[in-house]
Amino acid sequence: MSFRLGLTGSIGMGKSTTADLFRAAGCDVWDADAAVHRMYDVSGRAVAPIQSALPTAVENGAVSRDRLKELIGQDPSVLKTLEKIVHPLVAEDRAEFVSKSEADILVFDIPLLFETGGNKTMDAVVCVSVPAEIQKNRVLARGTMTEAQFEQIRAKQMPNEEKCAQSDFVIITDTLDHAREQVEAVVVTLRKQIQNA
Ligand SMILES: CC(C)(COP(=O)(O)OP(=O)(O)OC[C@H]1O[C@@H](n2cnc3c(N)ncnc32)[C@H](O)[C@@H]1O)[C@@H](O)C(=O)NCCC(=O)NCCS
Ligand SMILES: Nc1ncnc2c1ncn2[C@@H]1O[C@H](COP(=O)(O)OP(=O)(O)OP(=O)(O)O)[C@@H](O)[C@H]1O
Repeated sequence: MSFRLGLTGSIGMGKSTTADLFRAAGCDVWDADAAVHRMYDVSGRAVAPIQSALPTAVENGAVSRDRLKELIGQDPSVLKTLEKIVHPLVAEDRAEFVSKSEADILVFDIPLLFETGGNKTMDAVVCVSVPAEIQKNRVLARGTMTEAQFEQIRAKQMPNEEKCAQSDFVIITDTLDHAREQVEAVVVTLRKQIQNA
């Protein structure tokens, strides 16, 4: 059975970028946000249930993220409604990935790993981190969220320090080269552990 490595961190801390580095090191990667993108797209699994619960969120056969963000801004409980629909579908997608993967290390990029208790299903957890100011600047530089939307999401997440304290490894995502070095060191450590098991 493959080693299951959880990869988490708060919004904009560098999960996707770090996941690419694990991929380059020969790990298979599953990305929870990417799974959500697939299921919001035309013919995706979440379109029909979201259409029933939040009819105005579906436009041209796909779930509109802009519309969702507006609805969440007007009523924060909309995020709970969404999570009830989306999270079971995300779990199905993940099970399909596990059944098809063959690498020695499977990396699960999951923003809400600790918040949903998913850390208990992992053999080890990596948390990515940078100072809060850099995190905020990076997210706002993407131009996909207002500062208020960013703060609303961040407030819902477990604080960064707690996530890091509960993780087996912390990767500082200040530069790409530094992150790559840390990823390679984690992979070497895990491969030694796997061989000695
Ligand atoms: C709120 C939405 C519309 C924002 O879309 P947008 O394209 O702007 O951002 P994106 O999806 O890339 O998310 C950015 C980050 O926000 C954070 N985030 C997203 N959803 C949540 C949530 N329910 N609770 C806390 N943080 C969240 C994560 O850190 C994520 O990486 C979208 O994230 C969404 O539909 N969320 C509900 C589904 C969900 O819970 N996804 C989380 C992974 S399973
Ligand atoms: N090691 C790094 N060095 C420099 N910049 C980085 C590094 N890691 C990430 N970044 C930058 O930070 C921003 C956020 O990174 P990324 O999209 O990987 O974060 P994320 O945690 O997956 O975000 P989200 O939670 O919103 O999905 C991007 O602009 C990315 O280029």
